[in-house]
Amino acid sequence: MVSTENISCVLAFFFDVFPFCRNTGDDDVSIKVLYCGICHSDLHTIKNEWRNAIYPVVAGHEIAGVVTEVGKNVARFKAGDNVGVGCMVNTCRSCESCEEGSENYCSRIVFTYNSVDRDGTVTYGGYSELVVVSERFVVRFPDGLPLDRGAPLLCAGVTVYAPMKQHGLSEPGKHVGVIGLGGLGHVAVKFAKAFGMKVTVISTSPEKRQEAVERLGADAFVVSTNASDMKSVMGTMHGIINTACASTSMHPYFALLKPKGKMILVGLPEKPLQVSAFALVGGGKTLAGSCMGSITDTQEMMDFAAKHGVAADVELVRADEVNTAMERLAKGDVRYRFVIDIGNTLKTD
Ligand SMILES: NC(=O)C1=CN([C@@H]2O[C@H](COP(=O)(O)OP(=O)(O)OC[C@H]3O[C@@H](n4cnc5c(N)ncnc54)[C@H](OP(=O)(O)O)[C@@H]3O)[C@@H](O)[C@H]2O)C=CC1
Ligand SMILES: O=C/C=C/c1ccc(O)c(O)c1
Ligand SMILES: [Zn+2]
Ligand SMILES: [Zn+2]
Repeated sequence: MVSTENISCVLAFFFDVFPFCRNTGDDDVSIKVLYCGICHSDLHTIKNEWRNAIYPVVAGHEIAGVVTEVGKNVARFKAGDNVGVGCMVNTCRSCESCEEGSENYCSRIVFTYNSVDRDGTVTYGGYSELVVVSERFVVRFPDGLPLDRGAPLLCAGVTVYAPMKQHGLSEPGKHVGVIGLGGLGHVAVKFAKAFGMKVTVISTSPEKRQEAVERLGADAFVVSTNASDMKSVMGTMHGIINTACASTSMHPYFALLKPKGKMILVGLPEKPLQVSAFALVGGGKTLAGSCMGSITDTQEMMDFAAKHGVAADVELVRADEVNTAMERLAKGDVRYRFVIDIGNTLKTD
């Protein structure tokens, strides 16, 4: 349980006192933050569940805003453009992963917040009025994608879109399961339907059944603790995107995969998962992990979302409501992403 007292997250509104970002460098884009989504990773980090917090943490890596200034080498953006920033703001730019355009797997990746940049400074995220980011980690907001409902796509969206494309789980007619109907899970359902797939939600929350089917367009909904629900979809799925933020036994989930089916882990629970070798080996099944997406994946996903009308279902909150939002997120009480309305509520005069 998280309480307001023990959340060591700060909103960077005392900007004049503490320098949370650099001046605009030659390759940089300065961005006035308008909206920032609240990812469960923000909560894991500020509660130090991953044991890596560098306090004070300014979280936020689902950043949507408008360009205010660009450095002299910046060619792709100009003041006034609508842009987004996701989970990373720097990489080594020369390793094999960087060279092949998989910079999200660079071993020297610099995350948008709670990370040490190449110049030794700590990074601070989008719960802030302003961010300054190297041009190559900035994406364009396509026309028609609203900034508030588009912001969560910059982490949640690409984190599910990229592995679905990579693992052949974007082909019409295939059946994909989505474990966990939260921020990541609900956009996974939307992307899967946009790809023309059959989608089954696998949830711990029976009360989400109606909205999953009627509002989000899922073809089926099963409760993971209900044996007859689980039996009804056993052996039917080509793949599963596992977005659960807490640890469980994986055994019942593997049984839902067809032979040679793939379980893609994107959720990052604090505690280790329990996996039985027999559950994987017998059916020749694959257990894989996936981390965010590349910048190319992110721009492709944003453009796909605009074209197909995919956007997050959001609850907008004011900057001064962020602690309440965090407490509600910890309880699973959100449909389906909190987004902080930074532009209207975090003003300095
Ligand atoms: N790999 C990556 O690159 C990324 C990883 N993440 C990680 O993904 C996870 C999900 O993030 P996000 O979608 O923002 O989180 P949310 O809190 O919005 O959603 C997580 C969902 O997990 C389900 N869940 C909760 N407890 C359990 C449990 N004990 N067993 C099974 N399912 C459970 C719930 O869905 P339901 O009620 O339907 O069961 C819940 O809504 C987090 O761990 C986050 O850190 C996030 C972004 C990128
Ligand atoms: O919300 C996105 C978090 C991604 C992430 C992936 C891997 C890792 O080690 C992290 O600290 C964060
Ligand atoms: Zn995230
Ligand atoms: Zn690299």
